[in-house]
Amino acid sequence: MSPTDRTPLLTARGIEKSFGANHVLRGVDLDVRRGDVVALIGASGSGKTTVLRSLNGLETPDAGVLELAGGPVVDFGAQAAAAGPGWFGNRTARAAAKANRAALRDRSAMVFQHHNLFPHRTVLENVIEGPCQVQGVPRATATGRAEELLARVGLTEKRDAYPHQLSGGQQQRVGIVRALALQPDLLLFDEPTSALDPELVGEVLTVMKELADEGWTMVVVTHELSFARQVANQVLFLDGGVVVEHGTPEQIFTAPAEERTRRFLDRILHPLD
Ligand SMILES: Nc1ncnc2c1ncn2[C@@H]1O[C@H](COP(=O)(O)OP(=O)(O)OP(=O)(O)O)[C@@H](O)[C@H]1O
Repeated sequence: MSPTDRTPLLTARGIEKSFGANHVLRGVDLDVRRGDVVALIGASGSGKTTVLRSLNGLETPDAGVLELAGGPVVDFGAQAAAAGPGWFGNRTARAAAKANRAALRDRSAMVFQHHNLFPHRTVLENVIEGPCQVQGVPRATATGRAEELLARVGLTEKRDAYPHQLSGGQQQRVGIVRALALQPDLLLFDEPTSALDPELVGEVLTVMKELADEGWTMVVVTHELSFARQVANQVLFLDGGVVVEHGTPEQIFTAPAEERTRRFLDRILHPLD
C-alpha cells in the first residue's frame, strides 16, 4: 500500500500552546494516516515533545483542533472559551473537554524517554497494569498478550525480573511492550533512545523499525536522524514552535527547501565544522 492510499487517522490543525509567557507552539498542523511513521525533528526546545503530548491529552493546547478517526473532534480553543476561566467556569463544558481528552488518550499509547516502569513490580506486572487496571482486561487475557509481546522483543526470560535487573535497552523494550499491550491505534515515542548508552540504542531502534514494518502507526520525536531517514515516511522539522518544513525523508534530508532546515541538519550531521 502506498502512503497516499492510507486512510486518515489523526488530524491536528493550528495547535497552540503557551507555558506562561513562553509561546511554545504557534499553530502546528499534522496529518497522520494509518501505517504512517511520522518523525518530528528539531532543536532542543523547539516544541517537539509538547506536540506529542498534545496529541494524547497529556498537554491541553490553548487552541487548535484534533480529530482522531472515529473519535471526537476536539476544539481546544472553543472548549477553553466555553469552560471559562478558573473554578467558576462552565462545569459542563469542562467535563466535556475532559471526556474528549480521555477519548484521545484511550486510542494512543506513549513510550517515554525514561521508561517510567514501576520499580517494585516485575516486568510482567508492569506490562499488564494498564490493560487490567485502566481497560478492565481480564488478568489471564492480559498475561497471555503480555507474554506474546515479551517474546516478540526477546524478553521472555525477563518476565519475572524487576526493572533494576534489566539493562537500559531492555527496560526501554519493556516500555514499548507496555504501550503495545494497550492495543492502541497510535504509538507515540518521545525520544525513546536519548537516555540510553550508545551501544543500547540499536536494539530499541530495531524493535521500533519492526513495528513500523508491521504497519503500526507511529509519531516519533527523535534525534536519531538515521532512523527518521530510513523508517519514517513523513518528517516534520520544527523550529520555534512552527513546522518549518514537512516532507518525505528524501526531500528533507537530501534537498531541504528551507535555510533553517539546512542549518539544523548541518549542525547535527557535521558537528565539528
Ligand atoms: N510543563 C511545562 N512547563 C513549562 N514549560 C514547559 C513545559 N513543557 C515544556 N516547556 C517549555 O516548552 C519549550 C518546548 O519544550 P519541548 O520539550 O516541547 O521541546 P523539545 O523540542 O521536545 O525539546 P527537547 O528536544 O530538548 O526535548 C521549552 O522552552 C520548555 O522549557
